[in-house]
Amino acid sequence: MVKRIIVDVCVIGGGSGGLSVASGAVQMGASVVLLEGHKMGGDCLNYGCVPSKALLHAAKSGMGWDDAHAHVRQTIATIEPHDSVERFDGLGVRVIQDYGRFISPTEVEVGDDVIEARRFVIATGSSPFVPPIPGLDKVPYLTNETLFDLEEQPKHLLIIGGGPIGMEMAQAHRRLGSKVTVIEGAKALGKDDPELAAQVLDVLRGEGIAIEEEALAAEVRGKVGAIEVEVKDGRVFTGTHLLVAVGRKANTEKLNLKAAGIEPTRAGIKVDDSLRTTNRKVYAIGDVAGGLQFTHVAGYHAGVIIRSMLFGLPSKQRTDHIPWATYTSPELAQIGLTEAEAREKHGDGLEVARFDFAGNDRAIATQQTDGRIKVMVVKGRPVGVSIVGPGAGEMINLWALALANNLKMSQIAAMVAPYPTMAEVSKRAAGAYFSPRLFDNPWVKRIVGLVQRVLP
Ligand SMILES: Cc1cc2nc3c(=O)[nH]c(=O)nc-3n(C[C@H](O)[C@H](O)[C@H](O)COP(=O)(O)OP(=O)(O)OC[C@H]3O[C@@H](n4cnc5c(N)ncnc54)[C@H](O)[C@@H]3O)c2cc1C
Ligand SMILES: NC(=O)c1ccc[n+]([C@@H]2O[C@H](COP(=O)([O-])OP(=O)(O)OC[C@H]3O[C@@H](n4cnc5c(N)ncnc54)[C@H](O)[C@@H]3O)[C@@H](O)[C@H]2O)c1
Repeated sequence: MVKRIIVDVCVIGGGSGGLSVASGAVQMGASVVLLEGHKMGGDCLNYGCVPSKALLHAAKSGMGWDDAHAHVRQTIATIEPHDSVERFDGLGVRVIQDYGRFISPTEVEVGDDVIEARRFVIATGSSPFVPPIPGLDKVPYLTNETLFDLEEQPKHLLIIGGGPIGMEMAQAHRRLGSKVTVIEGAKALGKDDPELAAQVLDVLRGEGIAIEEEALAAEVRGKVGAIEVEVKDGRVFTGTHLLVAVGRKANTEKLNLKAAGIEPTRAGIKVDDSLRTTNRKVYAIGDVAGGLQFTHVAGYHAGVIIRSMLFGLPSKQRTDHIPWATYTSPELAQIGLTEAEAREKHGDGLEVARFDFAGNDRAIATQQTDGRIKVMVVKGRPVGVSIVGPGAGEMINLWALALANNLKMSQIAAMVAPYPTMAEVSKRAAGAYFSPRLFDNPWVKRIVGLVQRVLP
């Protein structure tokens, strides 16, 4: 018999975005049902951020293959309870472990139940995009969903795609002892500042990773243990295993969006600035919303919609203050505009303040001088920051605060940073912005001269 469940909020998908909405909404007094068809915690915990960062750490620490994979499993197991059905039950969320599909603009079917909710949230995430490369369907290949369960160590891992997944996994596997070839159709780490990305790529090449750029995979052949990838210009790369990491595909196929009047796009689901879909009672957040695809973005989206969903207040997303980092060694971090984007948008109004880690005393003392920060400044305010070097992903946090709150460079310069810390480079970049204004300015010299003459 069909059971009808009537709630304030129905969240579809128990990953980074869905769990944040569900826990926030229930703790603020809404009745919440959460549907998760596969693993609680979604991609980030099970196949994404968590295993990839654990594997990178294990590889950097010199662990062997088996220990590294044990560390990955242990890391997931330690974090898992936080995302578990038990925890959410305890918070008062009704968790249903099955896939949901719309049957009307206001109803979702899950198993034998029908859920009627005042608001629905689609947080169904994304899956690895597998491109229609001839031959790919006939060879065994890995994606982020199978890579971390690989029992045997690849002798030679071929990776199609030089984005963050490709480059992080290239370094992890190289450091674990595999040969690695990255086959990238355009430029590796192409969403980042090319000057800073080049430093990462140099280091990775120095560690023995072959990074083939302008190499669009056109055909795949072979069998287990002997796989060939031929690229558009005829070059052929051979390895024992193949990882496909060429971007993501939104998880919408199970949702029956049409029944709810929800319009899809090529990248996912069509949303407005308040993350509402074409059905005003339904929001879409995280990877499925088709914008930047990061866990912290899914979490940010959750906050944006809770405001409008629970309090009826206007609430819009921004994208100009979203940071990201790639956790290779060295790390690469970005927020706001890159230099090229800022130049295109602001022309001569742009000033770029730089500082090299080589000028930082802690970096010298700890032999970590290969790094630099670039701050794109317009009218005294940062509009973008790029950092490469050890800890870049941590250092971008300060600039995330600055860009979120439209702070001025003078406020960064006014900060007193403990000496000697690597993160002083941010303050020094602000200093580099002001020093020509102070030290090369004849007016400053004239005023100081005058004041010195009259001071008692
Ligand atoms: C290898 C890798 C490394 C990454 N590293 C990072 C990183 O370091 N930092 C970072 O910020 N981001 C990283 N990401 C991206 C990050 O994992 C995603 O942006 C994030 O998980 C998106 O969260 P989400 O809630 O939108 O989707 P997900 O976390 O994928 O959750 C969606 C959930 O919905 C469920 N679902 C789907 N359809 C239905 C349905 N019809 N009914 C019920 N349930 C359904 C799925 O089973 C899934 O559990 C990485 C991704 C990968 C692949
Ligand atoms: N550190 C992090 O925050 C982190 C880490 C991993 C993944 N992620 C998230 O996951 C998303 C997906 O990552 P990704 O690396 O799969 O995707 P991506 O879109 O960032 O990079 C894919 C790369 O594959 C290349 N490519 C596409 N088709 C190709 C072909 N036929 N032959 C050769 N190269 C081809 C593209 O030019 C591109 O450089 C990222 O955009 C990011 O949002 C984040």
